[in-house]
Amino acid sequence: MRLATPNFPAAGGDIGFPTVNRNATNHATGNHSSDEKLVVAVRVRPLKSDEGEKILHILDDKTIVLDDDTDKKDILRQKRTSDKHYNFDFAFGENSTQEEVYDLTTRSLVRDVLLGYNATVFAYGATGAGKTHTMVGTPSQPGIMVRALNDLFTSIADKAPPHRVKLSYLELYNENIRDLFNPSAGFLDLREDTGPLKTPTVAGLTEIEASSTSEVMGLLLRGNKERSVEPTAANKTSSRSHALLSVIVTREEEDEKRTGRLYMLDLAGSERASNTKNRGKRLVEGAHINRSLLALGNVINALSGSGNGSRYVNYRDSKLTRLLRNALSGNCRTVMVGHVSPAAANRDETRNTLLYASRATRISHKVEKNELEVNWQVTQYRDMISDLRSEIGRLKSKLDSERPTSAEIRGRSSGTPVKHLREQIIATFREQMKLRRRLMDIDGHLMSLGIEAERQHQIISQWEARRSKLYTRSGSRPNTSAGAENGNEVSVHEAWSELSYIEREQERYVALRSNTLKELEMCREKAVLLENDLPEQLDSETEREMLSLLIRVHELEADKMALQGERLVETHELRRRADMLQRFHRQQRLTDEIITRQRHLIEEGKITLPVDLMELYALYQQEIHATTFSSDTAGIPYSAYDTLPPIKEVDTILERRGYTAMIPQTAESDTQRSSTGGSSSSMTDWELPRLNTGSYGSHGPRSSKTPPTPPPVLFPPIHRT
Ligand SMILES: Nc1ncnc2c1ncn2[C@@H]1O[C@H](COP(=O)(O)OP(=O)(O)OP(=O)(O)O)[C@@H](O)[C@H]1O
Repeated sequence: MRLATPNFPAAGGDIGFPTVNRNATNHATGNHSSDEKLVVAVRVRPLKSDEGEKILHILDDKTIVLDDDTDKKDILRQKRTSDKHYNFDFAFGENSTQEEVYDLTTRSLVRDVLLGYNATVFAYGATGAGKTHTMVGTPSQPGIMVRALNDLFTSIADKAPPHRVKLSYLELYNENIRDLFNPSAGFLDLREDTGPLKTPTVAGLTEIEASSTSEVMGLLLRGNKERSVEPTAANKTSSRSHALLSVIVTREEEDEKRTGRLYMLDLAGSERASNTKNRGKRLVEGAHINRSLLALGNVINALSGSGNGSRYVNYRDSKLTRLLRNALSGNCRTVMVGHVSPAAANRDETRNTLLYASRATRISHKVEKNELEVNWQVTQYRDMISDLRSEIGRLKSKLDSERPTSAEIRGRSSGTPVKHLREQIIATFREQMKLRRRLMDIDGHLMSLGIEAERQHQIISQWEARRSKLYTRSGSRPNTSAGAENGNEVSVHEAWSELSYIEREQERYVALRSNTLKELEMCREKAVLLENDLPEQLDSETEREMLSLLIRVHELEADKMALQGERLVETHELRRRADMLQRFHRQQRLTDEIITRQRHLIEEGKITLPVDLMELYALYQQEIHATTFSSDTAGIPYSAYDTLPPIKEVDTILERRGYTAMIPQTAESDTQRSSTGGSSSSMTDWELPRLNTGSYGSHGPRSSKTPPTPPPVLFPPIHRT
């Protein structure tokens, strides 16, 4: 599929670069490489003077250690438990600044939003753990919300064409949505569109256009004053609601509109009744807060693949998860900042937050998004097929109904336009078929767009992974080849532009789909009305034949849809397998590189290897032989393995252990041993032979006449740089 590339301005510049490696392994699903994962940071707030003992330590910029809570005097128990280490994308200590937190978590999201991407950052944690401080902050220490908007306005200032920034601010209090810019509007409804992503919308929510940080500060202060804040035993100004600030950035040119959304969410604190000594109203609030946070936790659990292996993700349990659906399930870059208190008194809440946050590190967007789309499309086909089948049933029952008597036929008004009615019915059925076909085309197109979007995501994620290796936490830039970097940046800008175009196309097709569905519904209603007139009109064989034909057409349509649905599932499965293969190839390349480098170290350090490791190396060699055989048969040359040095000692060990049959011995291999100098009588059985770091190319490419004989080699060649 060829997609036009709109000409977007270069990203980066004043917005900086992402520093998170999104290419982490998703242990839960077994997916590796470029899955776009939720970025998880955890911030520890400063210990207050009256809080006593501290139970948290920052080990490094990614690890938090929770002190063991066992009785230090109980030696037996001490042995059984140990301090817990929790790993995140970023760990911020008590002395971390607002700027540091913003820079590493949200700064790059602002750039994404300007390129037409959606992004979400949300603060999670127990009451009084510092969420509002991070998200909103104070006038002297502004938080993420203000900094993000400031960056946004700075970046778009004087840019042509001009950008429009619209804000909305809502709170979710006791499962009710209130407009923080217009609280008098009362409770607002949450709706979901009919598209595959079920995008949530809040009916009647005020959107205010803003153009400067000071204007936004005023709006935010006004909005925050409207938030439901109450003193609790754990926090004097505890936010009792979840607050969501949505920023919509639009750039419009003649024939092109680009929209990016940034969602910033300050969640209400989770709390234990015993800690906050809540009664009455506070208890009800607490129950609602905990319910929605529990729902969020369940969603996080399900998305991370923990629990009993089920992949069903239930967003419907609370408005919070419904609102965050897209942020968590894909189509959005998401950052979660967990907050914890270092005080011993908050140990349980802290442990819970750390557990949730570390589970969240396993969430992968891409997988969920794919499954969502395919499942949704298959459900759509199923619905259409069941519609068709019920229509077939109805038509058949009419066909089976009694023919009218001659007297009835004679008694009909002579003006009944039988012919006209028949034509109308046929026209309506034709229209329905046309609309159903259009729907299938749209679905096919949406699927292709999805595949293309994934490809672009991969390009971007791989670039980001490379980038994160190049940038240190402080953002200092190492010396790299400027040319190569620029080249990469050009392709990543193209990928962003392409992605932005794809997303607009997706929006357009989803709207088209929804209109087509409406048209189809109207057409079906019209057909039913016409059919209702049929029984008394069916007095001739011709009309009965017409009805039989219509039934047949419906049956064929239903069969076609069923086939289409099956094809969709198969295509998806093939794509999934192709993805997996690609991942395995990448892993294999990495493994080979690791082994090669380790071998350098072993040989340079003259390290003697244990038997079991030698055996593993030998098994690895067998795998390479197998690959060489099968690749030869498949016509794919594995020339790299043709030039490997021999390992005589490994053969000896294998023989002794009864693996002799596994290594083919050939005259060619013997020649190779002597020519590469791999055999060394001075070595013990457990030593690896010295590597010949010179040229191994003495074999040359295999003659096409020579049968594929694998050389008895162990490792890929080592090219020293
Ligand atoms: N990183 C920090 N540096 C300085 N003070 C902080 C920090 N984090 C939190 N605090 C202070 O701790 C107190 C509680 O923080 P905050 O109100 O942000 O917690 P919260 O998690 O939003 O609580 P709740 O869920 O009850 O609203 C506030 O007085 C805040 O100023």
